[in-house]
Amino acid sequence: MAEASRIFQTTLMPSLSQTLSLRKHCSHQTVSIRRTSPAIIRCTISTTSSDTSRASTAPQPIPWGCEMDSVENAAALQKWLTSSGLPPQKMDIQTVDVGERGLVANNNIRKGEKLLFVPPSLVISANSEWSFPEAGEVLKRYNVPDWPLIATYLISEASLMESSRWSNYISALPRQPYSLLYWTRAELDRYLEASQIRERAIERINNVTGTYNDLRARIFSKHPNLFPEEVFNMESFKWSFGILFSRLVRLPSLDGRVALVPWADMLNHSCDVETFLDYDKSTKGVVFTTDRPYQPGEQVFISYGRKSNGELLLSYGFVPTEGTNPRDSVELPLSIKKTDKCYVQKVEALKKHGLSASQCYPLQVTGWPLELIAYAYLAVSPPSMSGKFEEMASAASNKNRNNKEIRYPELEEQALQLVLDCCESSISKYTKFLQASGSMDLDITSPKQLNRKVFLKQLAVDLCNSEQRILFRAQYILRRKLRDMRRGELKALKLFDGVRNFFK
Ligand SMILES: C[S@@+](CC[C@H](N)C(=O)[O-])C[C@H]1O[C@@H](n2cnc3c(N)ncnc32)[C@H](O)[C@@H]1O
Repeated sequence: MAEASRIFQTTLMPSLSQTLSLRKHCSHQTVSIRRTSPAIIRCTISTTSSDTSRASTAPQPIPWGCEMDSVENAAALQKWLTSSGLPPQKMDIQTVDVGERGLVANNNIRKGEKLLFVPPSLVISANSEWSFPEAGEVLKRYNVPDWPLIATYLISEASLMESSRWSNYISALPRQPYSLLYWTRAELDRYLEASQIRERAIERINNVTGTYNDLRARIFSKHPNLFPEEVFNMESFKWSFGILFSRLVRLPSLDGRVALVPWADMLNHSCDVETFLDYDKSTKGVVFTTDRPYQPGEQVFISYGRKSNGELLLSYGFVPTEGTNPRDSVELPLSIKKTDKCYVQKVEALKKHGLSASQCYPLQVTGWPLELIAYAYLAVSPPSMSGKFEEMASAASNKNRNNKEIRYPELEEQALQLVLDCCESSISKYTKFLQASGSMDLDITSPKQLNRKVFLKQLAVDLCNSEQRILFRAQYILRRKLRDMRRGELKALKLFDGVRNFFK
């Protein structure tokens, strides 16, 4: 699935030719959409804006889509896709153990076999035709990038209910995608306090809010007939961005353009699998190639990318079972102390390379990046080494693709000790959360809320356990290295003393 941070211009080519006239305004809670024919479709839209600061506020549901586990809507989707040109499939949508709904083999599938073949006409991209062409034209005139363009497109089509060509697809989408976008600020603070993923979630929520506010100020408010606030509001944008974060696909063969690919987006992720969706120029469809055989009845998986557990929680709302994700990592924060005599010089050197006084680096069970140690060298280096600050800051930046390992034996011990201290400080935050989570008051006022809170807390506990496990591993390695280093120094010292005594 697509990296959220990238914004692509897409030229996939689905086309549809529905001629719907201007969207009409409607009463306070009801949106009326008038076509050229006299039929009027009404749908109730929540106008409640989200209040992320209130812990007990359950997010408002959207009036389209379905419950995450609805196989009825998914079966209707499969039927519609088949009648719309999806070739016969070796998989069916079913209720599954991993991911609630997923694609299950209905035939023997060989390793190395191409599957899916979703044609471009069944793909939603930035070039898809709008049921309200005027709305699409306005957004393109303003050069709205692909992500917000597709998000707006999805809301526009969803609000048309059965009149949209995509109605069967949208009805099978989750009404409330699982992702950290749906956690309130209080839930993030409470459950993810120890993890750096909390910052990423807040940043993402702010980006979505900022994008919506920008679209509203620059475009929607100037074209209220095309973009009525009853439909295009913060709540509907949270939904559409939640759908994009959890389902949008980046297609490397089409220069990394992004698209929603109905049917393909029913595939769940497995950390074991190394196969990705892409556009196949020879068959002119979205496919993936299996990296293992499947027997009838087995769930078929793809990879959503080489992501850590935190990143999977952030975009997709799940945490893989502990120890099963070889790409798992934890962000370790390092910083230059304000009391450092060379604070200003060090921060200036870092700024030159796009870094700041506080930086996070990913730790994996298999080790840590060279950049982290370079940052640690800079953080511990004394004023006498100011001539080396620039070199250290450059090596600490992962923007510098040709990074070579830099070594300062005289700083090695202090640098490793700093990394160890940071690990231990993080470990204690996780320990505090995990110990408290057992007795955490869930602040429940209804059974529905109980399910939600228990669910979120469990996700947070799973994430914290997996991140803490990596930190424990790093702690073990660092302690051993430091011990060996100090033993070596001691030996050298003893040897030196021995030689000195000999000459006495
Ligand atoms: C692209 S959709 C896959 C289809 C989805 N299961 C559905 O029914 O619509 C991505 C969503 O599926 C679920 N999912 C995918 N892989 C999963 C996994 N390994 N474990 C748990 N949930 C998973 C998550 O809810 C995620 O947000």
